[in-house]
Amino acid sequence: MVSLTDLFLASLLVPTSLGSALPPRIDTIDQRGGRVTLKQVRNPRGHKAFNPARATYRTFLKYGVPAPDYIKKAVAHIDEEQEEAFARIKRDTGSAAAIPINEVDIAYVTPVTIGTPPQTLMLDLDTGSSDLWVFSSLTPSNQVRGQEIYSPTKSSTSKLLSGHTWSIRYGDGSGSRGTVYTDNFTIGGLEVKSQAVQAALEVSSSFTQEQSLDGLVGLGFSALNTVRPSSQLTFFDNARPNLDEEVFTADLKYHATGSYDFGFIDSKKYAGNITYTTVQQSPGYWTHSLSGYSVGSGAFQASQISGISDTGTTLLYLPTAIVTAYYRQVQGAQNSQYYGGYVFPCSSTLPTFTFGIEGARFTIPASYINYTRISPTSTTCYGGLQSSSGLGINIFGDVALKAAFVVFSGTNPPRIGFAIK
Ligand SMILES: CSc1ccc(CNCCO)cc1
Repeated sequence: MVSLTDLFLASLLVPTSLGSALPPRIDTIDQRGGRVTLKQVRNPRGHKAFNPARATYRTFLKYGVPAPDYIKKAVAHIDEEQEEAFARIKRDTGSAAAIPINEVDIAYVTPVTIGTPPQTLMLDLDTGSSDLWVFSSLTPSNQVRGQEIYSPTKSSTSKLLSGHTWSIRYGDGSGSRGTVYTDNFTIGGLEVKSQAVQAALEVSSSFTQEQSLDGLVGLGFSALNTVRPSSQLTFFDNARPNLDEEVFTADLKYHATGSYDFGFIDSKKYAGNITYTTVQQSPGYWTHSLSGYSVGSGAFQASQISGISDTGTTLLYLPTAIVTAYYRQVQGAQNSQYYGGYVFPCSSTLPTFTFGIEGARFTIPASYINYTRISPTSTTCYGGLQSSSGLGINIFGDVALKAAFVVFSGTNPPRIGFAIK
């Protein structure tokens, strides 16, 4: 005798056009009143949830045999386990704009939200450091000039990380220091709850002068974080366990808005293949080697050049020998003590600069290296390629990175990938 329940269940089990429609999941089967509770299971990324016990159940019904109780319970058991499994499948991703803050791409900022209700700030995503710090309600007003600030007291989800402080000094001499909160933090729809947000109590003048930059999101390795007594994790390290893929990508553009993606690699943003090379994550930068370089149409000079890919540094800094070889091709170029680097007549024709990643080649257009006039009325221009001799490290900054689509891969071991775009 087929009970009402069975008939009702059968009507639910008849295979629908499965296409995108997810099979209904029977949440509970109540023998008493034949009552069933239905719940649509949202399987991440459209996984088909095949439940073998449900197939067996269907067979009983098909031949008019009342399904034994254990089969009905098995349907629910398997649904339950599938839902738990799908819940564990990573499925977070995020995507946000990288907007140049001035007409020469001195830095790029990305909208982020902090707290409840969300406070929107424009932060510089910086793979060359690992502190997430913001202008805040605690920053002295004479050091704030137009920046948006984070006010932890206006957020119902902010928590003071009591007794913790931070202080950072960057390669260009700028710096900031302050105290630490945790709060909800999102970039491009990707949320990290209780992200360490370092609120500035003091910022250096160069930050005060950058009115469009409200702080930084360090995307270097967490080992570089300056919070003490216990260092904090970066946004990427916090988000990684939930990301579809443990990657973030940078698509910086010349005099235009690009993007940062988290958790996926957008094949529409590059052409050909991504060439990966290994990353040394100690002491905490995205440290890797170039396989060599060429100037203009000159022959490629194979040589391992170790340095850091740093989205938070504007220019490209390479060994003096390479830089002098480049500017030797530029009419009127000189290494000026007065201007603090290689300058040339703005009317000079510049060659391209090509760098290698393993066997791949990436060419930086001359326009990227004709970086900026010394002053609006000057006929002297400052180069986007400069010597790294004073820095003690080669820095593949935005002038190089914006010539490629770059994948920062948090796999073990970490690696970095470059593709033409
Ligand atoms: C004053 S604008 C500014 C932006 C970013 C930084 C940090 N980047 C250097 C190492 O990644 C410093 C200053």
